[in-house]
Amino acid sequence: MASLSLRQVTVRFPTASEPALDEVDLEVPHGHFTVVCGPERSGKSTLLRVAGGQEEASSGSVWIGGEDVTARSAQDRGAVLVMQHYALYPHLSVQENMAFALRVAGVAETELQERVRYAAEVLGLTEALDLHPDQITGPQRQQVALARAMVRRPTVLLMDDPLVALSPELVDATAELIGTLARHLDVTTLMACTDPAPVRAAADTLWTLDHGRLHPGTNDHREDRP
Ligand SMILES: Nc1ncnc2c1ncn2[C@@H]1O[C@H](COP(=O)(O)OP(=O)(O)OP(=O)(O)O)[C@@H](O)[C@H]1O
Repeated sequence: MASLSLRQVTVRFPTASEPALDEVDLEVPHGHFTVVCGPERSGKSTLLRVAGGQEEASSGSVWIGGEDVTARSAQDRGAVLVMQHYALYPHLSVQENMAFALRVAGVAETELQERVRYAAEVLGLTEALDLHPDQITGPQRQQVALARAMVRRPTVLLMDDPLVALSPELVDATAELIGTLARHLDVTTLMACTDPAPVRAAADTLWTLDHGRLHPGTNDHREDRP
């Protein structure tokens, strides 16, 4: 069981007058889809980066699966961060982009192909597998970035506004898909976004972040879940 907890996390950047995160307490239960929404510069990326180990907290702690991972490197946390400005390898096909991290990790070829095929199927990328990033649309590239994280089967998936580049008709469907994946693949998922509207129905729990302070949102379906 890999819940994610942030306890009293504060991040101060030396050049800033106020903390980017201010005593944040956040609990994402195992397999739940939690969304943190907030305006620009409210601290969303910093929150995800601290959870993933890309940024160090000034104080407080990060827990994954009941273990204190504050001192662990990003690689040793079992969390995968999908950044807002992700980059695909332009010289590799969609399929190879998705498989890249698995090859590096030495995952067996049949297992690798199976994971890529499954992720492509659920994300509607099957037809694009042999194409290169410059041959697919912006929204498709965003889906590939999500698929690339999914195939790694992280215990915790952190996503920085993956809906921002999508067309309006894809936004709701993708938010719903992320929620479904979290529950079906048992991936504890924390996502940041600026607009709460498209995620309200899909998220288990919604929080708002304002000047580095976390406030409860209006979604809490946890009682409905087994
Ligand atoms: N490396 C850094 N050094 C100094 N200040 C930083 C650094 N990273 C973030 N900040 C500051 O911390 C605050 C929160 O930034 P953060 O990027 O976490 O917000 P955000 O909500 O993700 O914004 P956006 O929606 O624009 O990406 C901002 O005031 C930002 O300028």
